[in-house]
This record gives sequence, structure tokens and C-alpha cells, in this order.
Amino acid sequence: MSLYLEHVSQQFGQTPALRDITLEIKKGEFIAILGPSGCGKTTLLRAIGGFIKPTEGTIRLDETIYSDGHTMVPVEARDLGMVFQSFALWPHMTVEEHVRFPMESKRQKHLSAEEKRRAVEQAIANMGLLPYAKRLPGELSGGQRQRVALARAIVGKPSILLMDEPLSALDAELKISMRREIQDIHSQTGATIIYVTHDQSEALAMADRIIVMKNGAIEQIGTPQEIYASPRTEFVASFVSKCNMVQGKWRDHQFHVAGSTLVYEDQAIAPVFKEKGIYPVRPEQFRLSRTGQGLAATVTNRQYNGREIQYSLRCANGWFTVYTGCEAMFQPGEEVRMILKDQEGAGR
Ligand SMILES: Nc1ncnc2c1ncn2[C@@H]1O[C@H](COP(=O)(O)OP(=O)(O)OP(=O)(O)O)[C@@H](O)[C@H]1O
Repeated sequence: MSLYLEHVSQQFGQTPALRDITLEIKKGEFIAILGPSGCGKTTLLRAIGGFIKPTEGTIRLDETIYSDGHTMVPVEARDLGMVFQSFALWPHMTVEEHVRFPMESKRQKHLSAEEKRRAVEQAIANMGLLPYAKRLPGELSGGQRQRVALARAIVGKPSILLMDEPLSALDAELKISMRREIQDIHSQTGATIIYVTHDQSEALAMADRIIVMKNGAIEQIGTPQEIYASPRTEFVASFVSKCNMVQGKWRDHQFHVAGSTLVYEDQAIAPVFKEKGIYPVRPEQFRLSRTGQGLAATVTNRQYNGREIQYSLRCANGWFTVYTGCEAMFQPGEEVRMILKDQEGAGR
């Protein structure tokens, strides 16, 4: 079952929170909605969940209309599970009571009491919460509380799981292990996951496709590889990860770097960069050398993290970032060449 959004817009007074969103999310896909604060991510999720009725447009699950100009299916009648940033647990309810709660809804009334009991037990066991079933939220760690929220979301076996920054309240280490648990839930349940985040690494690591949003509109939709390697706009290039914008002139599918004799070949660079006289280069696409044909630059800062070295550099083209392996070290203040790896020898 695919979820379709057709020309969905949301206006809050003078604020256009969503602008003409059209997209199809296929059954079983893991979709990340990525964008800066205020770009409309949560509003999009709330519209899909049924917490708001969009000002315009249609949301449907195959042929079942969830909302349009005439219809508004309430939250509890939609085939969805939800997990939010704040966990949203009741302080007076035990783990088991939380997970049982969705089973009392009308959508589950076709199940017998025994089937419900088994579903609750299985969801609790799947999330490793059996020893804590009788505990209250106040007696659990942050990670355990988030597992309760996940168990509650999956117990009714919904077709779609909506997740709004579910890991943002957790510390860095716990985040990584919970990422894995969410990926496991995805593969075990086969549910479609729509996952809101402003964390680029989370989106790149987990999603089948990423929707990058800006100012209420979709800026680009693509696989993590497409979004990273072939950004279509300057915003996507610099939001999704660091990106160096080399200045110059495009002529006949070749890029002439400003202030040098270097020429880069076109590598499917998007038209928007060509119009602006830019060649986008990711930090790991350059290598540094003391000799050779490359952009002359001065090392201004060096940070070693065990796996790689991250350099900041200044050159006539502006400030650059380059990530290299740990085999050679360059000193701050040192004059170096930044050489585009896959175009070695380019130049005239
Ligand atoms: N109920 C509301 N009433 C008025 N304006 C709202 C309402 N909800 C959201 N907005 C506005 O709509 C815009 C989009 O908000 P939204 O919460 O969707 O952004 P977001 O991308 O999820 O941001 P964040 O990452 O900070 O949570 C913002 O300008 C916000 O102020």
C-alpha cells in the first residue's frame, strides 16, 4: 500500500508551513524527512498522522482518502503507529499498560482478548522490555523509555510508523544503538517508516530515500547516495554535509577554476551550480599534497579523530574543508595543494 500526498499545503495564519507537497511513499520504504528547524517537517508528519487537516490537497493510502477537501479520517482510524521526541509516556502507567493501550482502540476490536494479550507480550519482548513490564516510566532509563514508545507504536502492527526526532533526547552512544533497533523494527515488521530528523547523518545512515525540505517545500528527493553525491541545489549540498563551493566559469562541460589554470571535467554537476559558476566538492574528494597540480591553499586548522584528519584551509577561492586519511600530516600554516582526486593531472 502506497501513501500519496497530492498538492498538500498548510497555512498557519500568514505562515505557509507546507507548500504544494506531492509525493508517493511506497509500502515498506524507510523515508527520512530532513531539513532545518521550521522547514515544515513536523507539520508534514502531523498532516499524515491526522492531527491537522491540510489547508489544501489530498492524503490517501492507496484509494482510502485520509484527508481532502471533504474528508478527514481521525487519528485513531488511520493505520499508523507514532513515536515522538518526548516519548509521551504517562507517569502513572506501567510499561505493560502503555503497550496495551493501543490494543483497546476500535481498530483492534476484531482481535480476541487472547490475541491482544499475545501481541502486547510480543511487542514488549521484541523491545527487550520483559524484565521491566511492571515498572513505571520514572523507574526506567531514557533508552528504556524510548523502547516503550517504540513497543507501543508497533504493537498494533500498523502499515506506517511515523517517527518525529525519536532519538534526539538520547546521548550519542545510545542514539547509535537505538538506530540499529529502529532498523531492526523496519526489517522485522516491513512497515513503512516516515522519520523526521534534522540530523543529516541519521538520515543518510538509515533511510531508503531522503526528502530534503526548505521553507515548507521539497528541495530534493533521492536515495542517500543521490542526495550526497548529486545534490541538485546549493542548499542540499551544504545542508546534507560539508561542501566546498569552488568558484570559476563553466564552458562546454568544463569548469575553469577562478584565478588558476585548473580545469575540472563535468561530473553530472546540477544546472543550478553551473548557472552560478560553482563546482561543488565534498571534503573527501580533495587530497592534499605539497606538490602537484591543485588549488594553492594554506592550512589553518587540523583536527585528528583517529579515523581521518579534518583540515580547514584558506585559499583565493575562500575557506575550504578537506578530510584525509591519517598517513600524512600537514601543519597549520603550511602551504599545500588541494587536488581533486578523480581528476588528477587536470590542468593546462
Ligand atoms: N500550530 C501552529 N500554529 C502556527 N504556526 C505553526 C504551528 N505549527 C507550526 N507552525 C509554524 O510552521 C512552520 C513549520 O513548523 P514545523 O514544526 O513543521 O517545523 P519543523 O521543520 O518540524 O521544525 P523543528 O525541527 O524546529 O521541529 C514554522 O514556521 C512554525 O512556526
